[in-house]
This record gives sequence, C-alpha cells and structure tokens, in this order.
Amino acid sequence: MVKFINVSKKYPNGVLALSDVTLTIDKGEFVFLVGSSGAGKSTLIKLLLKEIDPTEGEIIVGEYNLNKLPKKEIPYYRRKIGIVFQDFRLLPNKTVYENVEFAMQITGAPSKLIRRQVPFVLSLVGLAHKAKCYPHELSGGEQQRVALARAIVNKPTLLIADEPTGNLDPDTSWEIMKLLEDINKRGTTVLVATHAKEIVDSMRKRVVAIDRGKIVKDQPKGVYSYEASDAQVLLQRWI
Ligand SMILES: Nc1ncnc2c1ncn2[C@@H]1O[C@H](COP(=O)(O)OP(=O)(O)OP(=O)(O)O)[C@@H](O)[C@H]1O
Repeated sequence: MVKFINVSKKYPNGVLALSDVTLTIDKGEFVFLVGSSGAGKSTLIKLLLKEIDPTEGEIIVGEYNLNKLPKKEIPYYRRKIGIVFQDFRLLPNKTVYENVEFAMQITGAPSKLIRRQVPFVLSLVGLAHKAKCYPHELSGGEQQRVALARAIVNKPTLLIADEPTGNLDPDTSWEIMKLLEDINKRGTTVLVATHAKEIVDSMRKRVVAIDRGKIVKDQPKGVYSYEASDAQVLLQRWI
C-alpha cells in the first residue's frame, strides 16, 4: 500500500529532515507515527501527499509511484487519500453537511450518490443530528468528527491523521482515536502521527518511531516511549 524506499529529504536550508527511511505499510494496517518535535513526522506526511519531493529514494502509494507522478495528476492522486489535521480546517461558511458534501462535489460525484453517502458518513461519526450546524456551533471534538467524515466520504484507500487530537481534551481524544480505529476496521489503511502517549500505549497498534529523521523503532502492538525498546535492548544484552 505504502512504500518508502531509502527516502531522504534535505530542505533547501540544508536540514536533513529524513535520512534513508525505508518503510512498508500494508493495506488495512493501523500505524502510529511517533517522535519528538522536529523528528520528521510532518515531512514524511508531506512527502506522502506529494507536497514536497524526496531528495533521494522512491515513494509508492497504491498504484502510484510518486517520483513519476505527472504534476497534472497530483490532484487526482490526493483525492484517493483522506487527511485530517490538528486544526480541523473546516470551511466556516458551510454547514456540517455542506462541508462533507463539498468534498464529494469537487470529485464530480453524482448528486444521487452524494445524497446517500453524506448522511451515511455523518451517522458513522455520530453527527447526523448536527448536519445543519456551522463549525463555530460545534465543540472541538465534533469539528474533528466532521473533518473525519469529510476525509472518508470519498472512500480513500489511505487515511492520514496529522496530530488529530492535538487540540482536544483527553476524553475527546479517545473518542477520535476510537473512531479512527472503527474506520480502520472497515478496511481503510490508517496512519496517525501523534504525541498522545497514553492512547498509543493502550491501543497497542503498530508503532513507528522517528528520531532525527531516522526510523528508530518499528514495533507491532507497540508503545510510544523509546525507553521500552532501550530497556529491551539492555535486557537482551544481559541475557
Ligand atoms: N520547509 C522547511 N524548510 C527547512 N527545514 C524544515 C522545513 N520543514 C521542516 N524543517 C525541519 O525539518 C526537521 C523535521 O521537521 P518536521 O516538521 O518534519 O518535524 P515533526 O516531527 O513533524 O515535528 P512536530 O511534532 O513539531 O510537528 C526539523 O528540523 C525542521 O526544523
């Protein structure tokens, strides 16, 4: 589904944000991407969205080799990926329904399909009753649910969440992560960049940790902290 093959990214100012990253994410996986501030998580996501290009290496997403993707096809490629951000990014002058509807309209979806699909995803995220509200009438958690509905309405094969709970309280953060898990269980591959240590530790999903541009840990059913793996390494040396 997603392949990074020996990918490096050096920004024009000389910062090496990613260094020789090789990573495979299979179809249907749920992956947490963790790492301290400046580790390279956003760079990895920007590369996936083809907002930036790697200095070296190859990135493959589904049937797309991003290195070979012509500029005019980038918008079509991006429509196959759902994305949610920390700051929700809803259109303030559109209602909840219209925000989600708009994401389908720009793909040229037929109105009959839109009328069926929008209420479906809104009920999936538990917001059917808020369809006529505007974003400013919603709580942060509700706004993030709308953003999630919008991200999945076109049935993406990959859903990326960049620090989706960064602006939310702990209980609401849990609700959003559980929703991401539900979406994953319905078949969508999910990649979540997060600092939410407690949630990562208790959900026991695959955890990929980046530190200074390198993958330093890739654990199935993993935990957030590096200490755990350091401890394991120490233990292994002792045994
Ligand atoms: N446009 C840019 N030009 C130059 N350097 C950049 C640029 N964007 C990011 N960097 C640098 O690249 C490194 C990785 O940054 P990145 O934004 O990928 O980290 P991050 O893990 O997403 O951090 P955070 O958790 O704070 O969002 C950092 O040293 C950062 O300063």
